[in-house]
Amino acid sequence: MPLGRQEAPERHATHFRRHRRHRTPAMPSTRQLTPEERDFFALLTETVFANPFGTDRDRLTRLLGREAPLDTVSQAILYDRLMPALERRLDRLRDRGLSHLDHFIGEDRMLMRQVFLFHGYQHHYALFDGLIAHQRLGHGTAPDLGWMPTLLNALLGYGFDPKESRRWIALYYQLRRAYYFIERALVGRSEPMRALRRSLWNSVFTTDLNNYTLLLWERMQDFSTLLLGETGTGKGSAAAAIGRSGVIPLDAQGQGFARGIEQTFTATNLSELSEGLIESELFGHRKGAFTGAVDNHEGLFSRCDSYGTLFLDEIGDLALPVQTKLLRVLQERTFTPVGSHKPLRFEGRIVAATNRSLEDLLSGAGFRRDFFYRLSGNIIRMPTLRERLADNPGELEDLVGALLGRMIGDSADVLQARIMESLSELPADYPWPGNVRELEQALRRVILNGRYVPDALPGDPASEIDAWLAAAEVGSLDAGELLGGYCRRLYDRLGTYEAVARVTGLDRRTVKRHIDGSA
Ligand SMILES: Nc1ncnc2c1ncn2[C@@H]1O[C@H](COP(=O)(O)OP(=O)(O)OP(=O)(O)O)[C@@H](O)[C@H]1O
Repeated sequence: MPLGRQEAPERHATHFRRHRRHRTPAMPSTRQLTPEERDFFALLTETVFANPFGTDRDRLTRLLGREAPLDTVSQAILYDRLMPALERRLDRLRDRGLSHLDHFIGEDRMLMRQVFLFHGYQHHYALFDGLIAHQRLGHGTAPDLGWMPTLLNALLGYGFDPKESRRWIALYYQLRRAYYFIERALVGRSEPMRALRRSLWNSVFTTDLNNYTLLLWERMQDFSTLLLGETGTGKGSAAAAIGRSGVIPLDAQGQGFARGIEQTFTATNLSELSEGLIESELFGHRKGAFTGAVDNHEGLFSRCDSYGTLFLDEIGDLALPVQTKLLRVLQERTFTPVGSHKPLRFEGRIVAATNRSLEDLLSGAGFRRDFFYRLSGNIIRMPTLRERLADNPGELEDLVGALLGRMIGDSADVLQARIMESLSELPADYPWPGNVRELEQALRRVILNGRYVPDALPGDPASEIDAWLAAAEVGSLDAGELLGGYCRRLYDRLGTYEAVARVTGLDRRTVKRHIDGSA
């Protein structure tokens, strides 16, 4: 549902005129959909209400008939291809006097609600894209939302009541933001990236968009997410995608939205906050609470409202007393500023991240298990760059293009070929231990020095592998070290113990023992 191509504004106007003619239905009709229409609409709504990054293309294939979807064609284009078939059927319904929700009863009415919702969405999403672009470019001026009343009338024209219509407008806006931040801000078309997008989408809309709109709409605050992944895999970008895709209702006057996109996401890196100040930064303090507390200070938790998400990065390094306090926020949704006795309510949503592995996080006494379980309702693993490139080597060029575009704008093309040529000098299975952040640095170095020579940092998979290869070559490894190094190398490339077990013919537990013992 959230994907689609830009379109001309005239299309909106024609569409509104058509629908206004039917705003007040004469009488509920018993004339209903034909079996063919019912099948088509049912398949259509199943398709467009599904996760747009899902793998199920069968429904689309059936809907599009001969124009079967190709893997390379984005869902956006497929949805646009659906439109003529949908318009044809809606025209036929209109000719039979069926153009308003009140013309339908029972299940047909439920179905037509979704059809009209999708139809309205396809006709208007470009307006929301314009609004998002306006805010992302930081114009600093209020966006022109003169189209809002027209859109509201269009929804009223389908038969949605005013309250519902305002909700759907907020949903359209939310879907477009989710599409923008999940699809466009994260580059990559490999399967691991598609899987990541599916998970991010579900973190925002759950697995059932219909249920979400009916039940969970404004109740997602209690669904915390824990992002796990190596450094530079994009945990910050993934957290921002979730945070900026939350619901934002229309403001009280119905003229605009209650919050700007930038107000919805706050990030903090916990490892950068000094131990003495961390509680005050998170929960705030009262004047006089400690030496230097000359004024009341509002912490991050009170600044994040019910439409906001607070991103707590590097949660794995948090001191135990602060974990205890955070656990209370997660469980009771209350916190107390330093020096105060009055608990305050936290209304927002939490996304946390760590680059420590789960095994490492939970192996010592440094991380409270109850805190982990409260956070872990939704765990998302960020794919490493080497997993992504193992699946789709073309992703390197996509990323280089996108990162260069960010660095130097439109003229990126000129440099791209030279940079790709230089990166091709790296070993084919270079493990990119610093992931996308390392790739960013690699681009800078190629621009400055003409080539990229990775730094061998202790603990990096790259330097470990080099040392292991050298030791194997001079014959100084025993069987355990040899197998451990081999399993680890495979693990870095394949990403799971199961996959390593398949390749080596060992059982999973033995593989895990070799990998963990060989680090
Ligand atoms: N899929 C991606 N597409 C485009 N840019 C990306 C992607 N993944 C990461 N980046 C970029 O790489 C850089 C590092 O990403 P980010 O800071 O989100 O990583 P991280 O996992 O949070 O790292 P750390 O654990 O070190 O904080 C950022 O500039 C980000 O925009």
